[in-house]
Order: sequence, then C-alpha cells, then structure tokens
Amino acid sequence: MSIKVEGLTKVYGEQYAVDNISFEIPKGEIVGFLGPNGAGKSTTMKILTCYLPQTSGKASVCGVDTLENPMDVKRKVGYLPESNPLYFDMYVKEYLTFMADLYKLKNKKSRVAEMIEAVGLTKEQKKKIGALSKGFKQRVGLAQAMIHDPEVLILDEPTSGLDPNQLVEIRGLIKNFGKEKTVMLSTHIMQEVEAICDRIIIIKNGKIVADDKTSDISRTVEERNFISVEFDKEVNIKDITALDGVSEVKEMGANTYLIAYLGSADMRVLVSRFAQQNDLLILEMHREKEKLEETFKKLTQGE
Ligand SMILES: Nc1ncnc2c1ncn2[C@@H]1O[C@H](COP(=O)(O)OP(=O)(O)OP(=O)(O)O)[C@@H](O)[C@H]1O
Repeated sequence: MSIKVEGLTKVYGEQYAVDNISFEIPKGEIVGFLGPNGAGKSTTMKILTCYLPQTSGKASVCGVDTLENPMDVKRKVGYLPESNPLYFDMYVKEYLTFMADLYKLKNKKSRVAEMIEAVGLTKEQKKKIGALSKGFKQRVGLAQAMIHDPEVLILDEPTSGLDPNQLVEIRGLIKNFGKEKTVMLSTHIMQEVEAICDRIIIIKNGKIVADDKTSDISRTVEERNFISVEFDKEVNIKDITALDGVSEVKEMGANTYLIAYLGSADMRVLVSRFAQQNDLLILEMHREKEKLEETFKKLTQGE
C-alpha cells in the first residue's frame, strides 16, 4: 500500500482538524482529496509528509511509519505544500540543484536537467524564482517535489491560480506521473478531479464523508440511476413513469425526458421497447450521472 491511514486524529487546542479518519491508497492510483475550506485536507497532507505529528492514530507511506521513521518517509514522498514556499532570490536551476543536494542525489546534474525539461522550465531556468509568473513558480514547486523520483506525490492545490493553458499542462504532468507512481492531490476544481483522478475522498469537519471511484462517487448520495432520452414526438410522462423500475420522469426540453430509476436493469432496453410499442423514434439516449459539484454540495453543505 502506498499510503495507509488508520484512525488518524489531529487536535488543535479543542478543535478536531482531523477526526479519526482511515483510508488506504494502493500504488498507481491518483486520488483527489476534496473538502470545503478548513475540512482538514492540508493537515492530513502535512501529517503524511512528516511536517506535523498527529495527536493519535497511524499514518504510513510505502509501509514506513511517519512518526517512527520520518527521514525514510521524506525520501519516498514528494510534497508540494499549499503556499508553494520557494526561495525567491535563487535561480531556478540553482534552487533545483540545491534540492537535489539535500537529497544527496548522485546523478544531480542530469536529474535537474530532466526535471527542468519535464515541467517545461527550459526557457526560464536562468531566471530568479521571484521573477517568474505564478504558473512557472508552480512548475518549480512540482519539479522540487519530483526531484528525488519519489514513489508518492502529495500535492496541496497544485493548480490554484493557474491560467487555463497552464492548468491543462500541469494536469497532464500530474497524470503522466501517476501512470507509474501514486498521487494524492487536493483541489477545489471539480473538473480537475474528473479529468485526472481515479478515486475521490471527500472530507468534511475532519471526517471522511465519501470515498469511491470518481465514476461512482454520486452513488454516495443518490441511489437512483438516470437516463436522458429524446423522442421524435411528445410522450405522456405517466406512460414512461409506468415502466418497471422508473421512480420519476422530468420533462427537460422538447420531447426530451430525464428518467430516474432504481435497480441495475438496463433502462435503455425498456425504453427502446416502449418506443417501438408506441411508434416513437429515439433521436438520442444516454446515461446521465449526477454532476460532481452536486454530489460535493450534498455531502459537504450544512452542519
Ligand atoms: N496551526 C493551527 N492551529 C490551530 N488551528 C489550525 C492550525 N492549522 C489548521 N488549523 C485548523 O484546522 C482546521 C483544518 O485546517 P486545514 O488547513 O487542514 O483545512 P483544509 O481542508 O486544508 O482547508 P483549505 O481548503 O481552506 O486549505 C481548520 O479549522 C483550521 O483553522
């Protein structure tokens, strides 16, 4: 297991920032860690990267306990903290060489060159970090997180404040990295999670409220399935509602209906038969999933 968290708790004074959470992330998974402001995402990430000790519970990375062996954990983990702290007076190449030195990398020259190229900093490598745009500073942060070729990457809001082109590039980089390694990232951008994450963990008030594959996360709050169908003419909603398993039908536009149903039977077959029997043509039909924004809102709004 790349990451294992068992009964993890962090208390600040009287406040439970992280409250008895448990999860495991196997090798090669890209996991989106979501939650409203103050939910406990950064605190969990700081514990996993040994920047903060927990109050109780256990955390380990690649089988190494974060409290027992923090130096070993740091060798296995690359971390991009939320505020991306960098030395603004250092030059890009100089800073990455300094980081490579800290990890005592033997191949530091070639590794620094490799990272500069991988994150697209070739043109900027001779600039002072303080003079870079936010997106390029973020790339330097990513390069430093990956410089020692860690097995696990932990990224706290890696794309916040980037322009749309940079967003796509940085997401591509993360996805590429995730082909071989394990990535846990926090973000407030739902499209980002849908674009790159295999799995989503949602945390609220320090507790996990959902943990599922990205494609299935909506079932945490909605047991029903949906299909949308457009016929060539108007249909009486009551007739569709009478089909086996249908719980609700909504008219979404001209001759277009959203059908909510329970159970695992393929409603498209029933609807096709219904169309045949009623001399209707199906112009379009597809499965609908609840939007991630909706699932997130339902899980995290209110006390
Ligand atoms: N050093 C600290 N001292 C006291 N309280 C803290 C400290 N660090 C975090 N907290 C509190 O713990 C809770 C969880 O904070 P955390 O930064 O982990 O949330 P988050 O999910 O990362 O939020 P955001 O999305 O805003 O970055 C918050 O209520 C926060 O105020």
